[in-house]
Amino acid sequence: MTTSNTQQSYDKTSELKAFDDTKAGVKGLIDSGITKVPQIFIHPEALENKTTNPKNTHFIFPLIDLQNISINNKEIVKQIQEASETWGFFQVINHGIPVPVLDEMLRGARRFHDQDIDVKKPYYSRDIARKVMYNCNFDLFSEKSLAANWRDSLYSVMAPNPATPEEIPETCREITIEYSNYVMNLGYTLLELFSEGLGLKPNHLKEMGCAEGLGILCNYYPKCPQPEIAIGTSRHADNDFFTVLLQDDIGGLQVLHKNQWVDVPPTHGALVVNIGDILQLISNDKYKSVVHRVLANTIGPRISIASFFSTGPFSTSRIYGPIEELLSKDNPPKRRNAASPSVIVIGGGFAGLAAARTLYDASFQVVVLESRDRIGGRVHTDYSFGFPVDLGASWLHGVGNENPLAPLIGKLGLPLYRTSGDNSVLYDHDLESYGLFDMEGNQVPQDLVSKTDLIRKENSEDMSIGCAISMVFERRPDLRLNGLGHKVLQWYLCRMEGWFAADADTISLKCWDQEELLPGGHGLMVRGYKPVINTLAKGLDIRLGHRVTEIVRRYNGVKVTVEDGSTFVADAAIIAVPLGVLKSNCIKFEPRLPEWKEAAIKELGVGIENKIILHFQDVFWPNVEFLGVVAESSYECSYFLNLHKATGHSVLVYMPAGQLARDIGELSDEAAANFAFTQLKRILPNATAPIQYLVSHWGTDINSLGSYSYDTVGKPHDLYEKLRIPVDNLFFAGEATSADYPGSVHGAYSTGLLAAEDCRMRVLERHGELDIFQPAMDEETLIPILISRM
Ligand SMILES: Cc1cc2nc3c(=O)[nH]c(=O)nc-3n(C[C@H](O)[C@H](O)[C@H](O)COP(=O)(O)OP(=O)(O)OC[C@H]3O[C@@H](n4cnc5c(N)ncnc54)[C@H](O)[C@@H]3O)c2cc1C
Ligand SMILES: O=C(O)CCC(=O)C(=O)O
Ligand SMILES: [Fe+2]
Repeated sequence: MTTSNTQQSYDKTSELKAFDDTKAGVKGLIDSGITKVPQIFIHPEALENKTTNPKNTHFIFPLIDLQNISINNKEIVKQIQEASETWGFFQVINHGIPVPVLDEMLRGARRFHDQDIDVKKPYYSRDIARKVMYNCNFDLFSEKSLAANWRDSLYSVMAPNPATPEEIPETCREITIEYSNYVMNLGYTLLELFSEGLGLKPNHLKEMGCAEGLGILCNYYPKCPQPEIAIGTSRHADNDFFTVLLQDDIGGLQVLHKNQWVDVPPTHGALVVNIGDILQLISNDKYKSVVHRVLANTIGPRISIASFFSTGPFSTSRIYGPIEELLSKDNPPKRRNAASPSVIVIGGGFAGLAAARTLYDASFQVVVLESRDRIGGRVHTDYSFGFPVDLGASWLHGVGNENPLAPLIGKLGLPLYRTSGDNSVLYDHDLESYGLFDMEGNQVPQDLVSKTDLIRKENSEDMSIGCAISMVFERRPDLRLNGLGHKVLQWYLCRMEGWFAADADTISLKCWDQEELLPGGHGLMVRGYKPVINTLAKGLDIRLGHRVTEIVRRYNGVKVTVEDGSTFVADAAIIAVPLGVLKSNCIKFEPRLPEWKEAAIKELGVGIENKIILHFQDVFWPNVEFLGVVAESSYECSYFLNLHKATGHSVLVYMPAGQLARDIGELSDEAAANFAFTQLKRILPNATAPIQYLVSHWGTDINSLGSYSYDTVGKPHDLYEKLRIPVDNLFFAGEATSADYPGSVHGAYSTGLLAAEDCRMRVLERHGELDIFQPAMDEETLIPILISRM
């Protein structure tokens, strides 16, 4: 996984940036007439050279003639094998690419770089998702690079998804396409020879995909006023299968052979071939990927064309191991794999952290990008009162071992308080039981609610639950209640609105009671959800303040861009941001998500519920779980959760939902707290004012843009599943992707586990490496959850 973040000192960074902003590269410096190499190019490796640059060595760089390859096959295979094992480098002649094509390729590259800066500027980029880009030092801002290299480059992806002809600069378009076709054919030939050299069938390496990706890099090394302090290309080995290099007659390329830098002699018409890291790895270190460099020179420009054969644009993160057939007791694997698979998790809420934890435990490289300066998302425990209170989720819905969170909560020994509908003013949290009473014991007529079921059966068209109740009244005016009965019904609707975070006239009749509830009732997390979140997050690489703005998916990798422009690359990404965020389109997908996915994002509802948490000096209210306020309409009804009963702290939590929550959201925190207090005074006129308050803003906070998802009228319930289904190497998690338990913490958590497993299977299956990466997870021991009653 790579990031383009930089930690360099301010001066160097700003100097680099100023240089980069010119987009004119090293050539721009030379054109401006500089006579000294700027500081950013003064390279420690060049300074070392003074003493360690033996020009004349007795080594003879291998030159292999590919003429009559079918007749001389054995001899050629032998030469290639020897060179690959000892030098990792060799030159080939009679390779099948006509010399005029080579010459024109060199001229084409030069034509591009020689152009006016204004023509080249549009190509200047480091966006690895681009198929064609020109820049000076692809790693200019990398912490690892000691100094900048004295060269400019133009890079074009030619396979597997090549740049379109229009994308390739006109000055070198035709020849780049022609040359790359020739090089690809030569690549196939070389792979046969490499395979045979390893004792494999001729098509073995090709079938492994070693020529799947081809990138062509046109290097331009301007003349350098002080070549003794700068370097053309600093020492490196190529991170690919192999490279075919075409160089002009200036020279400067050196290979580290037997600890000495040996010149690769420019030979007109010849091509240099070198083994890359991945071929070394899969050949179990038989072939060598050798370090090489290019010196800066007083003459120039020097042109070279490097053709990299790789797995495609994301070669570094793909996993390869030594070829089975090469292994034996005497030749065990030297290394297991190039790099463990990598994943970027976007969103550090329950879903994202569950996914990250699972993949981390399965030996993936994981980075979590979280936009806020805290983790947890819609789980947010605040400690400013001196004790924990949850501004987001606070219940565990389903207190029992069937709850996927049970092992974790049990292991942490966290106490829960089960809200169960004691003699509260208004009672049961569970909408499935209608045991809702007012102070006088009046009950919501069961009859009325069951009638809406009849309406549902009779009507194939969906409607809102609010509408269905009106229809019941039209048919059975006798059920229409007045006075307190009516108000209790409104309160019942108000509670339902809280459950769905939406108004009764937008909740789907078809779906409102279809949700599967886990057994065990509803337990309040007495010490808040934070300890659970912290446990999930332990040891993970979480980048706070990283708001993702773009997700690019390609054939075998993803690139994720964050607001400040830094980018992250991995095999796959898990998108665990809230539905509200996806709806707002503030994350750009490239290519766009498929239509069915976009439609699901659009159609599934996201509602609002907020909390206004009031901390009082003393407890002056009855010792019940909920204090309900009944009124003429559900909008005016409300309820307070009495945290004193569960936690012993003198706190009431007011929870408006739907339109009411939206309207309150317009108020200042102080006005919102006053509003809640006014509601309280309706039932407890002698209430004393709170000493502290907290107000949540889930609907307007750009990190959530809603509280949780719900079924809107007329929309199929399978939208949750559609939201979950992966798109290529993008996996989706979060409460809104849970068909079984939407809108809940345990729902979010399970989707995280599911996405992680899908991702693991896909990434590993793709590379046929399932046996290598087995998760290192130990069986969770089931520890029962502690239930307390205060
Ligand atoms: C007021 C309220 C009360 C609730 N009560 C309960 C309850 O009692 N019990 C229950 O089970 N559930 C409850 N829920 C629902 C529960 O909180 C959620 O279902 C669950 O927390 C969602 O987890 P998630 O991981 O899907 O999303 P989130 O927790 O929202 O995580 C998504 C993360 O993505 C981050 N993010 C957003 N945009 C970006 C971006 N561009 N780049 C990077 N990161 C980004 C966010 O900051 C966030 O951290 C409640 C929710 C609310 C709002
Ligand atoms: O320019 C050269 O001769 C070599 C360039 C090189 O090694 C590379 O780009 O990887
Ligand atoms: Fe190289």
